[in-house]
Amino acid sequence: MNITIVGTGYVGLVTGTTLAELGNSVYCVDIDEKKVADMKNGIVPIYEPNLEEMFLRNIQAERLFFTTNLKEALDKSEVIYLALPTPPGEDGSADLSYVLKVANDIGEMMTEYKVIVNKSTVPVGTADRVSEVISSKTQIEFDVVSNPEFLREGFAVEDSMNPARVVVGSSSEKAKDIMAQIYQPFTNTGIPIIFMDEKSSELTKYASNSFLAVKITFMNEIANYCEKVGADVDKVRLGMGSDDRIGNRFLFPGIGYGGSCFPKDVKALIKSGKDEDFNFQILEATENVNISQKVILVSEIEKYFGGNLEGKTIAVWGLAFKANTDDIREASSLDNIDILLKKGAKVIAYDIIAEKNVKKILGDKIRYAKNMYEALENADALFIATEWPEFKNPNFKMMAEKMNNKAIFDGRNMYPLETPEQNGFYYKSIGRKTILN
Ligand SMILES: NC(=O)C1=CN([C@@H]2O[C@H](COP(=O)(O)OP(=O)(O)OC[C@H]3O[C@@H](n4cnc5c(N)ncnc54)[C@H](O)[C@@H]3O)[C@@H](O)[C@H]2O)C=CC1
Ligand SMILES: O=C(O)[C@H]1O[C@H](OP(=O)(O)OP(=O)(O)OC[C@H]2O[C@@H](n3ccc(=O)[nH]c3=O)[C@H](O)[C@@H]2O)[C@H](O)[C@@H](O)[C@@H]1O
Repeated sequence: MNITIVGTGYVGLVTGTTLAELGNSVYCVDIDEKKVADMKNGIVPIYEPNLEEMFLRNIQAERLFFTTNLKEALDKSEVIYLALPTPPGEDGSADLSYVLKVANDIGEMMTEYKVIVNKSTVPVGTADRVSEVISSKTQIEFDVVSNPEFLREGFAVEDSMNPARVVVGSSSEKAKDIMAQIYQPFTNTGIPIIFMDEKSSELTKYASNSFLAVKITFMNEIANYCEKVGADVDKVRLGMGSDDRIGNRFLFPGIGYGGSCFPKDVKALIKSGKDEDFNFQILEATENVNISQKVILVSEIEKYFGGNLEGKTIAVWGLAFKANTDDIREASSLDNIDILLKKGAKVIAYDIIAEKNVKKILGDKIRYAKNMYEALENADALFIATEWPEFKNPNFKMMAEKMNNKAIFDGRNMYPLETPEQNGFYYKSIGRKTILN
């Protein structure tokens, strides 16, 4: 099938590449000229494991194309996916301006039947709004389908090629048949395609992300309580997670959830509720707990230094909002660095993948190390913000030699307590005993 993808960010580019890998001809459209020029030259504009190989293979096979010209792509395709940003507006609601603008353009440009598939995360009722915008511009028949995306950054290719499920919201038999045809390679391997109405599909996305955000936040509160009563959250997590009604995923406590989606989607669902005179009490609590959880360790660092961070050098390992991505949107590292700098500390950070994006925001307000050990030179404390695999089994002896003072504040519970203890480190993690060396 010939398919257009509008927006080539984490979702659009991965979806486009996956659909090309499944044999479709895919035309990716973006307004960012540099990005499109790069992609035409075989450069993947984002860091996403395993994407480059598939991307290059499909360009080579002439199934994956890039353009800034929506009309050109539209004319070649029966199905148009929207993978556009829906950032939070001032009041927390999802900003639909990108989606509605492209809907308007499609209405003006289309010359024959199209299926418009919305992959962006959008509030309930957006399929209707997109339909209204298009109908105001054309008499030609079309259908709008809700097809939310559930991929995780860092595993986007894996999740896209092998999703847990595909949700399709549509009231049109014709559009449903077309969607069933696109996803037939999945049906064949037993991946369920769940058809429903547009509104339920739109809400499924927000409900899923919010549920996961609640699950993480619940564990963060359990972790904080563990510290009060002398329990160990890692043990509690294992004890809970082995009950398959609970499941062992997304139970990892830490320095709060970040990223481009959980924070924005929780906010947007709260706001959508308010618009209907409905209070999502559990989500409001989740959001508040998460805001304080993100910076829970920085006050510990301050306490450790007797309330004065002036002139202290803090090494930060990891800047991305989680491992295996270059994405720093709503990353906890940034909240913590901001406070550290305000309190007069000096920061030297190491994250080879996300550094480029952080430099765009923080520039030379902090220093950047070339490797994890360089960051530790003369540091008064190490703060671990992202669980990159290379931090999992470091050389503690070398760390001790480099650091001015042996203290680790671990926002990701990277080490069994015995390791820093045996190596003579002060070690503060989340929901576990503090090692007081
Ligand atoms: N990032 C993720 O892991 C996931 C994101 N989502 C949702 O998918 C949507 C897209 O998210 P991302 O891919 O992260 O966004 P992104 O910000 O990485 O990419 C969006 C792309 O759209 C382009 N764009 C903006 N206006 C355009 C226009 N008029 N025409 C063509 N291109 C245009 C931008 O230049 C950019 O390349 C959002 O609604 C998000 O909530 C859903 C699941 C996962
Ligand atoms: O809508 C989206 O954009 C996506 O949002 C999340 O994916 P993502 O944000 O890429 O990353 P996650 O792996 O879900 O992690 C989100 C945040 O939660 C944190 N987290 C995750 C799991 C956990 O156990 N504990 C925890 O603190 C991570 O460190 C990270 O800051 C969802 O997992 C995807 O299904 C969804 O498609």
